[in-house]
Amino acid sequence: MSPPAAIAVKDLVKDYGPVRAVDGLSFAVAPGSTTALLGGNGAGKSTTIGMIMGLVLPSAGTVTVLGTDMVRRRHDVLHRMNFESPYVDMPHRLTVRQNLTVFGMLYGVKDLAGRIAALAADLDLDGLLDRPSGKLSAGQKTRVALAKALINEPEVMLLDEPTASLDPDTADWIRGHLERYRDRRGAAILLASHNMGEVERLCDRVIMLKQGRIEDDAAPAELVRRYGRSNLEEVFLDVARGRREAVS
Ligand SMILES: Nc1ncnc2c1ncn2[C@@H]1O[C@H](COP(=O)(O)OP(=O)(O)OP(=O)(O)O)[C@@H](O)[C@H]1O
Repeated sequence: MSPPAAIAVKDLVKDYGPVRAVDGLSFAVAPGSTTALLGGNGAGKSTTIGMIMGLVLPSAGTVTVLGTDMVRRRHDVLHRMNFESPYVDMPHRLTVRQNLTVFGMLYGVKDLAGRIAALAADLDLDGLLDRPSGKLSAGQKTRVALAKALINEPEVMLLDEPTASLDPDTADWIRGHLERYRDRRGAAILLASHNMGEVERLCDRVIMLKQGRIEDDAAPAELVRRYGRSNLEEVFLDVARGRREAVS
């Protein structure tokens, strides 16, 4: 029997009053794969990720993570997941080490000091561990946020713009790190991004969202071929502007 999908979303709908933010989404993400949710502002990416994390209640449809229903039984599986978003800040006065310790304790991480030391070595945080989290540069904060997202060695990672605010060299290094982590752990990664380079490099599949619906769903190279374009950015513009005359 094949293992259950890491993430499975079926007929998912979210209404905010009269606004239908997510309109009947169905997709599954396999363990060991990286999928991008791509779409313009307001396409429904954050709402979808919120429902997958069990933070936003669906109006209809189902979400399961590692075989567990996220509406009814999310506490059974939250410790096997994690997320990163540049929009979620850590307490500023706590040092990086203190923040990572708090999150590690929340997740019940064993040998937490050893885990923080390993992450610091991997993500080049040694010089930052005893500095207040609020005093870091945007790029340093992104690296710390990634350490937080990896603290419990999650099997499912939800990432919002994982390389936002990073210079190209550091962004490339973080992408490599995420790829190695995914392959070693067999983790499933779902990311929302506006950075097409990031998506092309990191993702084996792209789900293009528009007004809460799936416009297209394929590997980055396949989408580029399908739309007769030279890169994903041009495909994105085609989808956002409603040009759908795909090549085949
Ligand atoms: N809490 C809320 N209350 C009311 N409407 C909301 C709420 N959250 C999102 N929306 C609406 O739902 C739609 C989808 O928003 P969502 O934030 O999911 O899109 P997004 O693709 O993540 O956009 P962005 O790229 O701008 O972050 C938008 O029309 C938005 O205004």
